[in-house]
Amino acid sequence: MLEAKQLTKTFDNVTALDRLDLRVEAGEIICLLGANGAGKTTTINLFLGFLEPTAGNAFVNGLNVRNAALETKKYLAYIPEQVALYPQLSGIENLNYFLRLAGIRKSRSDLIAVLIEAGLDETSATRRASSYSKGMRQKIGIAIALAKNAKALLLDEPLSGLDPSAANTLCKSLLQLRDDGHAILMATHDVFRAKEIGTRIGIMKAGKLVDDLDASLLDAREIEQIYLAHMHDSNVTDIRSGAAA
Ligand SMILES: Nc1ncnc2c1ncn2[C@@H]1O[C@H](COP(=O)(O)OP(=O)(O)OP(=O)(O)O)[C@@H](O)[C@H]1O
Repeated sequence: MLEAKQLTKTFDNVTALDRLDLRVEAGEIICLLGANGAGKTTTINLFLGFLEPTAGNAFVNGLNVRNAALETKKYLAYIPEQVALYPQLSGIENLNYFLRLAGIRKSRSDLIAVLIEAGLDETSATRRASSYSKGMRQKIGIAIALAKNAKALLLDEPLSGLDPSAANTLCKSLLQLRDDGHAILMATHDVFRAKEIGTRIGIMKAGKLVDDLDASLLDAREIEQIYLAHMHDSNVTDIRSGAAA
């Protein structure tokens, strides 16, 4: 569903992303871990068509984002760290507005049904978005993804600043979306949540994907150790063989 082939982006003298090869299939959650500046946001922005690759290509549903940026957006839902909403509009009105921009019309009762499915209660859905917490904003983002029936979701550090309960709710929504066959790519700094929901965990460093881990074969502590070993250029093989023993 999402594929990067030798995807590269340079800004002046900085190689933000260096020949990334990555696939995210339907029914998978790939979590990207990496230090600040590792290239996670750049990867997401290239899939969204917000940036033009310097070399290589990003594909969404088999379409090259370079040539079909508008069409590929139909298949994507994007949840940034802070979901931007119109503060004077209610949750229902915001959802309606963003869906209309995507050419989708729904009745009020259908909009409410989607918001409830995304975890927002009906009373909150009628309130102005200016009163919404970060977690509530993200539920509008999930509702947009559900209503668009987006095949792929791109999430950029959606967990940062969420309380444990809101983070748990978001992770449950993502697991449900995964089980319904969506492809999910999420940039995060949260090793433990990445282990909890990730099918695979990609470790990025200085624009390179330096590891690609099967989350089912490792516990969170082992993933953290492998991550730290990459960050400190120490030996990862010892940790892997210890995990396998
Ligand atoms: N528009 C830009 N102009 C110049 N350099 C940029 C631009 N966007 C990103 N970069 C650089 O590209 C590199 C990768 O940045 P990116 O935002 O992708 O990292 P990240 O892994 O998402 O980091 P963080 O965890 O802090 O969000 C960094 O060195 C950053 O300074």
